[in-house]
Amino acid sequence: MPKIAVLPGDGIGPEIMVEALKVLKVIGEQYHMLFEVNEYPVGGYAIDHFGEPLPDTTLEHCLQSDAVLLGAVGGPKWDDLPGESRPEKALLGLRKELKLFSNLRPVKVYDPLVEASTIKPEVIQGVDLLVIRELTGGIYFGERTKVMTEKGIKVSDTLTYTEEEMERIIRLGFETAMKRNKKLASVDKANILESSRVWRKIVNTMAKEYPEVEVQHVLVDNCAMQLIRNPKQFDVIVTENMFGDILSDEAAMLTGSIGMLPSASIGTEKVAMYEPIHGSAPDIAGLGIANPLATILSLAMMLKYSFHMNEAATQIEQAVDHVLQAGYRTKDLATNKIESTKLTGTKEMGDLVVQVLKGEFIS
Ligand SMILES: NC(=O)C1=CN([C@@H]2O[C@H](COP(=O)(O)OP(=O)(O)OC[C@H]3O[C@@H](n4cnc5c(N)ncnc54)[C@H](O)[C@@H]3O)[C@@H](O)[C@H]2O)C=CC1
Ligand SMILES: CC(C)CC(=O)C(=O)O
Ligand SMILES: [Mg+2]
Repeated sequence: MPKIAVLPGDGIGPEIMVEALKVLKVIGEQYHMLFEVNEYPVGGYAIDHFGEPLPDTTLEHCLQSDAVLLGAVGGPKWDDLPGESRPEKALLGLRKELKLFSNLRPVKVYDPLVEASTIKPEVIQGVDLLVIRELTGGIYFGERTKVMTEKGIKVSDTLTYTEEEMERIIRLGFETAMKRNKKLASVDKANILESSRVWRKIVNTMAKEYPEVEVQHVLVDNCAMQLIRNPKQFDVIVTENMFGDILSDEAAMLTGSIGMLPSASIGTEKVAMYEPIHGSAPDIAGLGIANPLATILSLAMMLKYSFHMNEAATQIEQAVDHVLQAGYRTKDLATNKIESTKLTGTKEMGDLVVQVLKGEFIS
């Protein structure tokens, strides 16, 4: 029986997770698949109850599972803790221990959301790109120092990559480009950073193995601008950890909201992790208004990548499209530009997706 470890976490994490699990239950029934689903503590919740953000038992269970579904971690309650004990440390720990070196963040603009966007329809209609972010190296994992000098505090965060770490993510970029539209944008800051210069050299060397792939080097600041100016020029974007983190939050707004973007973190082992790209959204936690679609779509990615249930994954994506087509919007997607918008809460949005999947949807 496939084993799924569920880590709801903090803030809106538990709220959006409930909706994704409702969808998983329906899919399990429809495909006669029995999933073993167990919940484990992580993040701030785990600090409060067990004294650490990533308890050993949580990590052990994740390592023994086929897939992990994570909500989000963190929040103001834990903001004053030192770096090593913060909820976010659990995320980095999971990514490192589960060896999840790649993070796939698909940026797909759903047609029903185009009209309401503040961005011109011709810019965003049909956007379907994939950000491949390196996930276990770079500045988030480098050595940090903080010393007191005569002139005050002096701090450093180190960006380190080995050739091997860069090669494997760049290779994934090329392989993915081959399966899609044979276009790869490699994003770096090679005009300044040594790590980026080596990154770019690896891309150029590897490009010889993939003569069909059209390779474009883009400096990260320019890429941030181009994503808004003309996102359709991109198909697969491959980049290092922090650049990918920032660019994908930016790209999420092309889709209407950060609450729409799912992700899959895949590595060298059997277990993979799936999570929305957003955080715990403390500003709206407990209000029942969070958008659960990024988590529901992360579940769809799990079904596709971990369980090869491509049809079920497509069914979920189509159900999301159907609900949006019918005018339903959580607050982050709602706009007074469209009068027919039907404002829904987190639970209602999950219920609507379930109704479509069950063929019980009445708009
Ligand atoms: N994967 C994770 O667990 C992540 C955790 N974090 C943590 O989350 C906490 C909050 O971070 P922020 O910078 O505020 O980023 P955030 O992504 O949690 O929120 C940014 C803004 O987007 C909105 N938002 C996010 N998800 C939404 C959803 N599903 N539906 C509707 N609106 C949504 C929030 O209300 C907020 O206004 C911090 O402690 C941060 O470290 C941040 C990013 C990722
Ligand atoms: C702890 C951070 C690296 C989380 C984050 O912003 C992300 O992974 O998107
Ligand atoms: Mg982020």
